[in-house]
Amino acid sequence: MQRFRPYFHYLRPLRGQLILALFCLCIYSAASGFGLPTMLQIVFKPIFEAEARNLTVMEIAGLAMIIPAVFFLRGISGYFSSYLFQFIGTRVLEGIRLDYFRKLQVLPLAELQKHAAGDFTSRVINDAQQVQTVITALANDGIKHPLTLVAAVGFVIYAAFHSNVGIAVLCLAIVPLCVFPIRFVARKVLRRAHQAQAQIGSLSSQVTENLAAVREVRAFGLEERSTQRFHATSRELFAAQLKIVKYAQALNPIIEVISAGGIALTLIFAYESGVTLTDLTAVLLALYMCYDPVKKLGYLNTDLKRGAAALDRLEPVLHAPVAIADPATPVPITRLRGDIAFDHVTFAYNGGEPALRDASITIPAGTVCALVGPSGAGKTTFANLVPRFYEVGAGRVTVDGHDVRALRLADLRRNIAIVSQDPVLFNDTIYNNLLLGRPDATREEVVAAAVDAHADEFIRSFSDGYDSTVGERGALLSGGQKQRLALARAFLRNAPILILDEATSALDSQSEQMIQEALKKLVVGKTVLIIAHRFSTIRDATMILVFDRGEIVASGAHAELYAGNELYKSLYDQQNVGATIGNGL
Ligand SMILES: Nc1ncnc2c1ncn2[C@@H]1O[C@H](COP(=O)(O)OP(=O)(O)OP(=O)(O)O)[C@@H](O)[C@H]1O
Repeated sequence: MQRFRPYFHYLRPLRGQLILALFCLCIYSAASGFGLPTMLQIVFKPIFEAEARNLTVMEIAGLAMIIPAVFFLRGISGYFSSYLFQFIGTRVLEGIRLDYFRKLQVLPLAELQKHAAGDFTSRVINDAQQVQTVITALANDGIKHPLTLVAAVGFVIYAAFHSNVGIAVLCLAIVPLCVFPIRFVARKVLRRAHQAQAQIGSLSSQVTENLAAVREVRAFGLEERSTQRFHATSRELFAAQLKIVKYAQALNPIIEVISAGGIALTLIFAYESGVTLTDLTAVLLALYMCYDPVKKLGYLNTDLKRGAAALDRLEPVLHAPVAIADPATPVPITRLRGDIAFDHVTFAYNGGEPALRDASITIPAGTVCALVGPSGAGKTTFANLVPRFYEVGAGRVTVDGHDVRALRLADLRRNIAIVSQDPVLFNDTIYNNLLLGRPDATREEVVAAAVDAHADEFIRSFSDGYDSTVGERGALLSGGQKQRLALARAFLRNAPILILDEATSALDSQSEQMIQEALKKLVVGKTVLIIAHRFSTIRDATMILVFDRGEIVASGAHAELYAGNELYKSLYDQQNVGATIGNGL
């Protein structure tokens, strides 16, 4: 229960519904715990005992109508309280999911990369759903059953004063015995619930991963292997879920046997002390009304444990500190010039070996700077520190002399356009995908950007033109088309800093030529960081940084580096030979 307290604030805007639901619940509980046994006494006593002979048929009918009246009251109040609690629970779920998703948007990339995307999906869908189930159950059953129990105990005490105190003591003495199995089962369920939720996350990430890499799976013939892996995880999930069912379902018979024992003892005691059948029936019904809530509370307790397990999976994200956030008093900027400087910057992913070590370099505005070096040397890491995707461990990164940590993230990133190796397009129209570059752009500006990126022609060749949809991650487009759309987006953004991660995969020569022409136009007047893979790009750069094992080992223009740096010379020669072979020369 304590575990869920921090989430009660989601109930604050739902106060009106909550009060109404509680009101209905009180009526339901009173009608169940006290109303039903009282009804039996009021109706049965005059009919089956001595006075019956003095009653007319109409009077008996009037008495009999009390039964549907009580059930009606109980039914309608029960219906409205359940409906309202479901309403409240669903709203709470919406709130938790929204907060979770919002947090995903600001969580440091390093944090996001710790888990598979599918696992995050599973947490925001399944675990949040589990928490909703518990909060609804907690609000509904957590109040309804204790109230019913209090009303039923009230009736037993009331009956005791009218007939036999011993019966009341007997009835009530057995109820606490039920607590032991409830606690035992809850402990067992918590452990299994943790396992089950984690396995649901794993299943979800396997599906996401499989679909994202569908071509690789088919090309490498991994279908059977993936299916077997999925099957194995499903089996583990099956086992964990079955264990939960095994323990949770045992609760019902255990509590029934205990209550049956209570009923048997009550019967013996009633026989000994000469209690009438009507009184006994009412007490037995009240007794049932005591045990039933205890049983339901037992189930609620197992639900609470499942909910606690789900919270354990949601909270690492919900409570994760937002390490990369806006400063308290950001330096106001509009458009940057584009001077970039790294001042003794060291950075390591998740506390591991530094991926960038003591990097110091100044890149003046308007420089086209190629980043070269062997794979894993730190080029991407270097580029990612400029838009502050990661936080430097030591040193500082500045733009126009401002530490990037002193700027509002939105201001900084508005001044940077990024074109990645495999540009991501959303499953939307081409027009809307381009508009992401600058959401306030006019249609003319969008079209002009597409023309600059040599994309307009192929866009217009589609039957729906700019309103054609591109499929998930742009699946309906070719690699060259996706790249040109990404360039069009960068044209539209017209940011002073441009980060280009050059595609390694070769495109057909026509696409390649169009992209090169577009790029030539795009880089004019901008500070450009190109993670370069082609010798032509490297040669055209005004400045080249050579990376090796996380360090910038040399910088300068092509001719001086080629003459003076062994690593650069060998990298350049390799590229050159590769390109020459690639071109069939
Ligand atoms: N998200 C990450 N989490 C942990 N380590 C990472 C992450 N990204 C990169 N690394 C590690 O940091 C080092 C530098 O990687 P980086 O991607 O910057 O190299 P790169 O020079 O761009 O390589 P490539 O040319 O192959 O893309 C590598 O050792 C890599 O394994």
